[in-house]
Amino acid sequence: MLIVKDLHKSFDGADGPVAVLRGVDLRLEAGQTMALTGDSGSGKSTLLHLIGGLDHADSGTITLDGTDITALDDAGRAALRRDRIGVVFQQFNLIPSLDVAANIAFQARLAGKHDRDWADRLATRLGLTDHLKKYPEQLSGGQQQRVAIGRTLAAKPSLVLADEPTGNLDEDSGARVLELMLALVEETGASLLTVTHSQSLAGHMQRQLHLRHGRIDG
Ligand SMILES: Nc1ncnc2c1ncn2[C@@H]1O[C@H](COP(=O)(O)OP(=O)(O)OP(=O)(O)O)[C@@H](O)[C@H]1O
Repeated sequence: MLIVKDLHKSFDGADGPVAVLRGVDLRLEAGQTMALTGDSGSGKSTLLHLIGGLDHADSGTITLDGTDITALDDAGRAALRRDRIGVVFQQFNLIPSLDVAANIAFQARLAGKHDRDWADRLATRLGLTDHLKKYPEQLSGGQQQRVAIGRTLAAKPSLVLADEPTGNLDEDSGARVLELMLALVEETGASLLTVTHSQSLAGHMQRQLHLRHGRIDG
């Protein structure tokens, strides 16, 4: 379970600090899916980065399955990202020098959790079995994002964070990627928090939260 309490984050602006998050509270149960929407610049990606341990909060707490992420040092946050959190970005962020099979196995290998059967099953479910020896540049955008989802889920994270996961894809391809991601997240029992501008994507999540003026607004 993910619990965020009274989270604050400011950035230095030209005229002094700019408060982006001003007391964010949220709770995501194990296995739940949630969309985070909000205007451009409202702080959605900032919140996702803090939850993913990619940046420090100014104050407040973020607890994932009992571990307070805000209390961890850099090494602790890196270990948490490796072992328990999976991130899917808009730009698929695959490793260009590795083929599809190695990209899928990458994070699981780092986490010491590589499971050949699970990786094979994921590749089948994601329609990638004919592409395992290809390199990212030889794939379409939708295929690349399916590899990125495979890489994330191969490591069996308890929390998947997605930042506009279908933002670079056309409607059909985006819908297929979303459907597969939701099915596989459900199968693994992970929680999913997705940042999106798309109402249609948000509508597929069990819960929807809106970020406004630095706080959660419904
Ligand atoms: N590293 C940084 N340094 C300074 N300001 C930052 C930094 N990261 C984000 N900001 C500022 O914080 C605010 C929120 O940015 P963020 O990217 O979280 O918004 P967002 O809701 O994800 O926007 P979008 O929907 O356009 O992606 C913006 O005003 C942005 O300029």
